[in-house]
Amino acid sequence: MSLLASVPDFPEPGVLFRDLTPVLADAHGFRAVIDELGDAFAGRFDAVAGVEARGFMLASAVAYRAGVGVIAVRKAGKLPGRVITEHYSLEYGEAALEVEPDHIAGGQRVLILDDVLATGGSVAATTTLLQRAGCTVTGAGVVLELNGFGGRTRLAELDLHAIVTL
Ligand SMILES: O=P(O)(O)OC[C@H]1O[C@H](OP(=O)(O)OP(=O)(O)O)[C@H](O)[C@@H]1O
Ligand SMILES: Nc1ncnc2[nH]cnc12
Repeated sequence: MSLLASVPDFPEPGVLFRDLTPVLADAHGFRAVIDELGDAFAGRFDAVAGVEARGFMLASAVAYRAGVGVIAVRKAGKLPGRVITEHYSLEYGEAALEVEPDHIAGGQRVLILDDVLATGGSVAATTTLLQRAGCTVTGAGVVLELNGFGGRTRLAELDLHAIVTL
């Protein structure tokens, strides 16, 4: 994890922001995380959902590798069609995520991917959105799990795979 960037006081004072951008920008690092996340859930998903923003990169690559489609779970206000919304809180504030259920095939087994897990709010909101859209959530994969924010406990019902825990 020497490629992990840690940025103090971002996005607000007191937060040590863990930025995985250098991992994704490194050819070997990117391949390694995509392979591990894909292998951890191999054969158990029909689509991959990525949480905006870095989750998009992970979901796209894992979906392409597995030969399945990708679902973009977007921050509120970005999608043009009929949306469903889940509000949640995270380490540094409140947010909302949305999907367009009319563009998601019900009955799919969906793998959720994101870069970082902290409180689990983003993954929990995504799980609820996908279930509301008629999907079954296979589990969630993250590159980095931050201990101490209760995410794993909150997501106890979910098959959760973290490549690195800090
Ligand atoms: O487990 P949680 O407490 O929900 O935190 C994890 C989320 O926080 C970060 O996203 P952020 O909302 O900062 O957006 P970004 O990806 O656009 O930086 C990170 O990328 C995860 O999506
Ligand atoms: N410290 C942190 N670094 C990166 N993403 C986060 N999401 C919530 N807390 C975070």
